[in-house]
Amino acid sequence: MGPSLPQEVARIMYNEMWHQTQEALNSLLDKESQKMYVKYVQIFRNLENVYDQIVHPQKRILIRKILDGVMGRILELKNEMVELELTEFHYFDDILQDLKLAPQQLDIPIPKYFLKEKLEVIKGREKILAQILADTGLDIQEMRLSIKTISLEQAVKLIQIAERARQGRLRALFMKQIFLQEFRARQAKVPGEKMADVGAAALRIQKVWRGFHQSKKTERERQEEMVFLGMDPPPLLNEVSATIVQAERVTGLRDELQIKHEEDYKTALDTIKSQLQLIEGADIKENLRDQIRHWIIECRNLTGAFPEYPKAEEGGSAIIFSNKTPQQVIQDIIATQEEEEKRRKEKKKEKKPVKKVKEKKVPKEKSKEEDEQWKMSPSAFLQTMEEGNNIYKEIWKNKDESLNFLQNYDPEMIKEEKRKELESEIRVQVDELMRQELKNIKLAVNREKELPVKEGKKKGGKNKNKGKKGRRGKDKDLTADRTIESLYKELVEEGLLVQTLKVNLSDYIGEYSYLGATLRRVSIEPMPSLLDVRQLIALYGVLPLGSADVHQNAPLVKSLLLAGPSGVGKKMLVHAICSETGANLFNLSAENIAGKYPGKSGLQMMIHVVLKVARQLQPSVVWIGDTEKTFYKKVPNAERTNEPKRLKKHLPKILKLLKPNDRVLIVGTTRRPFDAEIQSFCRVYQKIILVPRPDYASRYVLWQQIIQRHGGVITSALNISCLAKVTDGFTQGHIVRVVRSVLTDRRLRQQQQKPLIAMEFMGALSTMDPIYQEEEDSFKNWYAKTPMGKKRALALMGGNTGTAKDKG
Ligand SMILES: Nc1ncnc2c1ncn2[C@@H]1O[C@H](COP(=O)(O)OP(=O)(O)OP(=O)(O)O)[C@@H](O)[C@H]1O
Repeated sequence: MGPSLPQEVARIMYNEMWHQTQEALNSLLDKESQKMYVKYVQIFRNLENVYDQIVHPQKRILIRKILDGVMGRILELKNEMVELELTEFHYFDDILQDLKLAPQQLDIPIPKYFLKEKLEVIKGREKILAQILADTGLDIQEMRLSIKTISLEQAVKLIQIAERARQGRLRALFMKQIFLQEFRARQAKVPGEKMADVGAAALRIQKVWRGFHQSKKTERERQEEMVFLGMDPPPLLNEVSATIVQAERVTGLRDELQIKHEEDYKTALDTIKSQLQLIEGADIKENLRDQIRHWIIECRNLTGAFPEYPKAEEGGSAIIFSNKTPQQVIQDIIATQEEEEKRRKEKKKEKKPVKKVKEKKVPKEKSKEEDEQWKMSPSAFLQTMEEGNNIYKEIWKNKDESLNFLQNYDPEMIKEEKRKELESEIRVQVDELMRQELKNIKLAVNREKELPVKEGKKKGGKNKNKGKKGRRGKDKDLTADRTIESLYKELVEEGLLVQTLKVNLSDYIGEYSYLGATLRRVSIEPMPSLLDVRQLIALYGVLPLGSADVHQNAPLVKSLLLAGPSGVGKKMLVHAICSETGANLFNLSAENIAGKYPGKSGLQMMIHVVLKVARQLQPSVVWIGDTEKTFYKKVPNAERTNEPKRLKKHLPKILKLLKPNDRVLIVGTTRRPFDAEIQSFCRVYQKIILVPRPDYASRYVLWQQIIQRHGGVITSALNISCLAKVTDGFTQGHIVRVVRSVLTDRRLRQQQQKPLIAMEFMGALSTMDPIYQEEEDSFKNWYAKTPMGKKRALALMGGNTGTAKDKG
């Protein structure tokens, strides 16, 4: 099975791409500059691509490590920028110009491994979910909502109407034919005029034909000219080119190859180890024994006494051979033990003063001079990336791979790794033996007796630790006796765990803002575009939920609030986070939990079960729709029975319970944030993202793509620009509804003869209410009252965003 040419090209290409990306990363690590974020994103995009396509299993392990590092670093940088500029949105148009990049090149990609690696788990879970829903009949209820049921009589009537209409049409056709037959017969009876001049007839036919022909030709030429001028899209714009199809095929093949190589690698790990054990095991054992014996004798020669054998907990004989004399080793051990004890004692004392020092520092940093020396917080990822980069430089950069055409694993590397592993395993065995041997020698030579007292002491120490662990586990497990499957089922049956819609983040259509930084320079706060919002969702939601490493070490975002008018895609974004990361979706909206798990203990149980399932089957998203209801300033009478504020007190506790290794994100969505009590609201939601209504550019692409997604064909007859212009104030939800109502099956079939025009959509639009400027302003005003909004306003008044961080 020889590899094909495209495969070979792909192999070279991705290897080349990796090398280039690593070089870029290398130069970045050397010098962190202002454009760092942009450059990291570039590197992230390339590395993600490389990781997805490289098939060499060992390279992939390294790339994965670096990829996670880069992702985490990007989140750290974003966090720094947010703290520095006091806004969630950052615009890079000027940097893009400098670096000659297109805005698309700044899109945060979503690593495909998030889903690829969990495909089977996700599919299995989906199946179980569907099964439970089917068993409980919940999905049927949903179906019923979408399909209107009618009574038998109505159905019979409908069929009768349709049948009579069909018969009527048939009869009409029949009558027409009879009429035409009679008409022709009557005509044939009147000769004379009919026998006209053949020449004149030919002329007439020619005239009509030529006219028709020319008009067609002119129309064609006109279209060509429009395409030439760039006013119309070329006819094959939406066609997928053969090259792309080929590239996709190769990608698919590489995916398969990747899996195969991965499996080969895993089996090789075992086989190579057992081979090594067979071939080299005995040698290693002998060598170790010789070494240790040598050491024992040497020690005796030097000090006159036999050494103490290092204990297994201290690393056994491994610590002897780190280029130190045995006495040094023993002294070191004693010294480190003492140090540790000291540290433990000091830690408790230190904790409080540290906070004070920090607090004192803040006011000092206010001055501008110091502000210029602002430095980034230490990074948890730089080290990972540097380590990865060093391994790359040591092993891969100059590796000759001309013989590894198929990019299989490198057995030598596995051997090296496994040899070390084997050695440490054998060392444990040898240690046991040698400990005994030393004892025997000592007995024989010195007639000394072992003192068992020390061991006794150690054991006492261990017990203390155990006691501590017991005390730490404070959380009571209310459902210790139940399996996670049964809890899962219960949540699905209660409607708290819901099915996610299959939407990708890339389905969230919109345009970039091209003038953000330019506007900010002249002190105008630009409205964020839809894609800026999408970017934030990728950064705060998808990346941390997708990668455990990133979640654990990057600035932690436990809760996210999406605030915006109705129909701007808040729910869609929540579902997109879930589908991109394979997360479970819990619905804790006030309406959804009303009447469920009643009472205080019930509520506690609900929270416990939700959190338990969410953590164990992580990643998970806990969605609270219309979340302002949980924080109502005043509960409206109509909603009193629902107890919308049930969760309010518990949310901060839930947030506290979530630790960095719990990949659980709380997402609230709200249409009316102003109804909520702002303080407790903002305390719960760490990040607040205002989702704007679409601007002209976004509306343009929205119309275009939503029409196409619903099967519509865009022709020059359809004036999209006009649609985008007149729909100022309407949201994506409106556009989707209008397009759905216009593009019926019947209308779609008619498109060939009757292309779509803008006017058709106007009728449906006229029945909808747009978002008025006042509503948008109220969102902005509300945002200005949130902690971040306030800080930014303060900073802007000071005229310098740089000082803002210190003021806050
Ligand atoms: N950027 C977008 N691209 C494509 N479709 C979108 C976009 N934004 C929203 N939609 C679509 O618009 C419709 C309404 O979106 P969604 O229900 O998510 O809005 P919402 O903000 O949650 O509304 P509400 O506040 O009224 O519940 C959905 O069908 C969604 O798929």
